[in-house]
Amino acid sequence: MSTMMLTEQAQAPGKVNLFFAAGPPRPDGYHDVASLYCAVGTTETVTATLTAGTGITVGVAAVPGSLVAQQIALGSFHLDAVPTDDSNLVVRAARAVLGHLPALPGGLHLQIDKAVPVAGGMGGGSADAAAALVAVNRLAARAGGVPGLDDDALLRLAAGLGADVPFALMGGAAVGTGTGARLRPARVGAPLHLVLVAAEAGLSTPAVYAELDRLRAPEDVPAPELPEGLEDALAAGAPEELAPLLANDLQPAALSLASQLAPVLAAGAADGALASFVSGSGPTVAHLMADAAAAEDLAARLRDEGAPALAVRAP
Ligand SMILES: C[C@@](CO)(OP(=O)(O)O)[C@H](O)COP(=O)(O)OP(=O)(O)OC[C@H]1O[C@@H](n2ccc(N)nc2=O)[C@H](O)[C@@H]1O
Ligand SMILES: Nc1ncnc2c1ncn2[C@@H]1O[C@H](COP(=O)(O)OP(=O)(O)O)[C@@H](O)[C@H]1O
Repeated sequence: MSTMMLTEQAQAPGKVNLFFAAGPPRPDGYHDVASLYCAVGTTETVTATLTAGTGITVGVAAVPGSLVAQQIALGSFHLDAVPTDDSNLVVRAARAVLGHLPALPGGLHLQIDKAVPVAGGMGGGSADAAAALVAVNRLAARAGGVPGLDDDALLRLAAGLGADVPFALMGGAAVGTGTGARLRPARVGAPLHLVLVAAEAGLSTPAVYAELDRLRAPEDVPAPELPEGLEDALAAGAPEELAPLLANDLQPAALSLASQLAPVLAAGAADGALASFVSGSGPTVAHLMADAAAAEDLAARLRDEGAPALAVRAP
């Protein structure tokens, strides 16, 4: 009997944090946060395929035209930087799902189509983990002839993989509290138009949090909360009302570690950016634009100047 090719594919979005406040360091090394997550129109795809072998293998390719593909073309990034061993979040996600379902009748290959810059503050690894949870759940359910895990069970597994993984599973826009994994959906009146600018080198998330702690005395740090009017501005679909309320506690820390981001942030103003901010722990910079045409214009100008840049809708 020929073995039927069993394969399942899932997508999950990268994100920006339209607002991000972090409290003082907790005893467990994490920080309580108040985050307004927004998915962006640049998505990771994970394809899970049953193989004749044993164990889990990982492959990575760049999505044509994506920020990752632009970084590779400019020579500032190589796909070798993505681990393909057990430290890849897709492997951890697959093992988490498979622990709850009948054993696969073979090995598993996980192919990642990467669009989101690595170590960019856009939650690319988290998106891969979320997509792998979904794809492997469907594959193992089909192979085992069982229903598979429900959405709540996948969300619980997601929270065990990283603070940003539950949001990557959910998408859209959401307020994240606790470590960022406790989510409440946020209303979006109209999609935002962003220009994303990737950096030459990534920033490590724990290093940026550590720099934040170094820059602030713990007793001066207020409990993290969203500013008044922020969610209303997003729900109203009014980017000009949203712009003055955007803020990111991690931005000064990212700038302290990567001072070359200052001119990248400043570059949007000349082309009418309503606001420019570092996404999460950086170093990706996002410019909030009034409309799609303004976003396409700025992205084209930045690409002409040699920067990896992409106009996207969010969410
Ligand atoms: C900063 C943010 C903003 O959304 O995203 P990125 O910029 O990395 O995309 C997140 O807080 C990152 O989330 P994620 O990357 O999933 O974090 P995890 O893997 O859970 O944790 C990595 C490390 O980040 C630090 N960490 C993370 C979350 C949090 N609330 N407090 C922390 O201090 C800890 O040092 C932790 O060991
Ligand atoms: N699937 C994955 N894609 C990218 N990085 C991964 C993945 N799995 C594990 N990693 C590790 O996690 C680090 C940061 O992950 P990533 O999600 O790209 O950045 P960020 O946390 O800034 O959004 C990478 O430098 C890499 O070593």
